[in-house]
Amino acid sequence: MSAPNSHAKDPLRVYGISPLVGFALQDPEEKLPIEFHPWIEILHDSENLLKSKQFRSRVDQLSVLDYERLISYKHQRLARLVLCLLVQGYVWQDGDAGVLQSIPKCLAVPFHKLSMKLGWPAMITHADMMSNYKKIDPNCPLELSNLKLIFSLCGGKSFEWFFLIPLQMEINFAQHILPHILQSREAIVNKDTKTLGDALCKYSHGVEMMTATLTRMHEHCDPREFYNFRAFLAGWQSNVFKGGIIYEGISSTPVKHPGASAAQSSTLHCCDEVLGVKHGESAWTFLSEMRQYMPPGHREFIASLVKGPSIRDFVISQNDVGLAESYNKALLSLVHFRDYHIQVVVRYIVIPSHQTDCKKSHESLANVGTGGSGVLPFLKSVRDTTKAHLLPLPA
Ligand code: HEM
Repeated sequence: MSAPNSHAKDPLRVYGISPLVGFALQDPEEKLPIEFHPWIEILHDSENLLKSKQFRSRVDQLSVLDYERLISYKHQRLARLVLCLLVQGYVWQDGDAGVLQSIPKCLAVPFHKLSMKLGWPAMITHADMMSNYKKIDPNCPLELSNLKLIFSLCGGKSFEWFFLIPLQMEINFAQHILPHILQSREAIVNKDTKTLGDALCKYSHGVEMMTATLTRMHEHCDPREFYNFRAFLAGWQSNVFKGGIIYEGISSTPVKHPGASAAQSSTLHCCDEVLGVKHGESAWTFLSEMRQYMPPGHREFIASLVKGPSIRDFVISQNDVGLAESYNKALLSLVHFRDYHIQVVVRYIVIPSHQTDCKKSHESLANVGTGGSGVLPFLKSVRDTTKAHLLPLPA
């Protein structure tokens, strides 16, 4: 299914992108019709149910609910979010040792069928987590201090903050990068180097804002707590699964999916494509797989950037020092983001993985990201390839 509410005159709406929150879902629905309350009741008590190891038994009491009654796009998105969280809690309740090889019919059938309608796999993804928010005060602005999660699978401030920071970064992208991406493409068509140079400088400012938001992760997300709850975001690719997981009632063949990762955020994919950054083969294999876990409209928008006029080629063709400097500034803002992001990964994954008091019940995740990548070599290669795109300044 393509993005909802297509409108040919609005270049963003066609792709299901919001000028306010970008690739996050604008004004997500918070409530499902009453017949879906058995799902919601489990999520409202999820923190206790996981601690007491009763999450699974509660899910096992569910029947297959009539997902076809969910007609509106936002209800379907909310149901997808609810099902993602129920599935993650169900599969990972007992860590690696107690992992299950199949998802029960009561979750698998509605999850799979709704995902088919919406157009991306029945698996928890970054986009789902970007539909899990509401304003604390509806009359106050949409900003970090006024946001909270609709559902918190594991409970606690760290879990909430871990998802609110990327949400604020989506907002930064929508308001401070996206308009300049659109403007820069138009500038190329008009061969307007002045506007392009300005747009590239504003783009770099926007990326710096995203990085500044990322530096706030440590304010309320504790690395040890993160290390313990990240297992609930994992997928079905590690060797604790016998070739993947079975979606009961859909197929008896196991399916493999990566877990939720911000590598699935369309923001950085756009930032790369706009500057013509091409990653090495192995990084690209991973990143292109991550695109399969984005809503279809977002994937299409990224593809439109690839097909559109190349900023990099245009800048090279102009032989203009000022323009090349603006391009390099934009590129360096991405390198800076990736440098800082590596520090975050060291702090939140590498160091806790060596601490004895961090949970050892999810060893399958010890050296990999939730998206399944081999963490540091991958992230360094992506950063270094970005840097390698710096242009020599014309004489
Ligand atoms: C505690 C916070 C974070 C941790 C521990 C973390 C960890 C990781 C890891 C392990 C990867 C490798 C891919 C995988 O297997 O999942 C990754 C990739 C990535 N992450 Fe994060 N991440 C964090 C926050 C964020 C945030 C808030 C963003 C914002 C969009 C982000 C953006 C990315 C991107 C774009 C990639 C793909 C590599 C790239 O393009 O540079 N991460 N992250």
